[in-house]
Amino acid sequence: MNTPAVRLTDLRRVHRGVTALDGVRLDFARGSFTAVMGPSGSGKSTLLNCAAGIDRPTSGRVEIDGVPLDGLGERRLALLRRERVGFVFQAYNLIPSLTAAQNVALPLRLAGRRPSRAAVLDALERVGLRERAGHRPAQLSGGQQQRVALARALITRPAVLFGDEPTGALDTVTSREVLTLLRGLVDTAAQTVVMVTHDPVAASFADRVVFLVDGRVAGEMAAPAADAVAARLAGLEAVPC
Ligand SMILES: Nc1ncnc2c1ncn2[C@@H]1O[C@H](COP(=O)(O)OP(=O)(O)OP(=O)(O)O)[C@@H](O)[C@H]1O
Repeated sequence: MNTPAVRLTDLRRVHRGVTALDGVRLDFARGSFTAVMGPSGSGKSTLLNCAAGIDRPTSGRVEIDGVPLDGLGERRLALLRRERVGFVFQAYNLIPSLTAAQNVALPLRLAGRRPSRAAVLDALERVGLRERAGHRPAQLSGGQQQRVALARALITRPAVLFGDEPTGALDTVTSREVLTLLRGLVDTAAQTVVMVTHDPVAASFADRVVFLVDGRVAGEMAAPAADAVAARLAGLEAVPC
């Protein structure tokens, strides 16, 4: 019962001679909201991609819901990624010709399932956009498009939702709306969320911040306040060249 949603053990990832992750051990508890921060190039995106099964680590282990990914072949890994992992990016990556409902239904269709209208509307309801089901992306604001992307990531009821700068393209007000929504998913639905961000205010919505430097965990902060996060980050970035 205490199995974390995601467990990373001694994770290393070398990209063509560049060590992006250098022995990361982290647990992401179920129903927790974690922000991952660090200077540019510290390995944040690599960590998220490895944890989500998008990228394979050079060594070490990723477990999602207790299932080790290293033992899975490509087909089973793709399946687990589709069913147990949600991912949102800075770019919403919605298909312009499809309605919000059709975009949300896509992951299940790709998995060979036929999603019920009720399941799609339920996912849109969870992001407050049920009444926009028939709208195409161009008819929606940036924040609404990101919420459709969230609904699409949540339709499979994933063990973990990863966000790589999910509010990076949004203005301050819209960004807070999306972060409040993520916080609500954690608090009311026990969704596990792991989000990379450069923004200390965004990080303050999380339960915990993990700081990366040079591919290693350089520290953590619980119940993070934006000012304290900004100060810690400034310290980490002030590395002599
Ligand atoms: N596909 C790749 N090929 C070669 N090097 C890579 C590749 N992906 C990442 N790297 C390198 O690995 C290191 C970590 O990159 P990563 O993108 O994970 O950092 P990041 O913290 O997300 O950076 P940013 O905040 O700038 O997005 C960097 O030195 C980067 O240049």
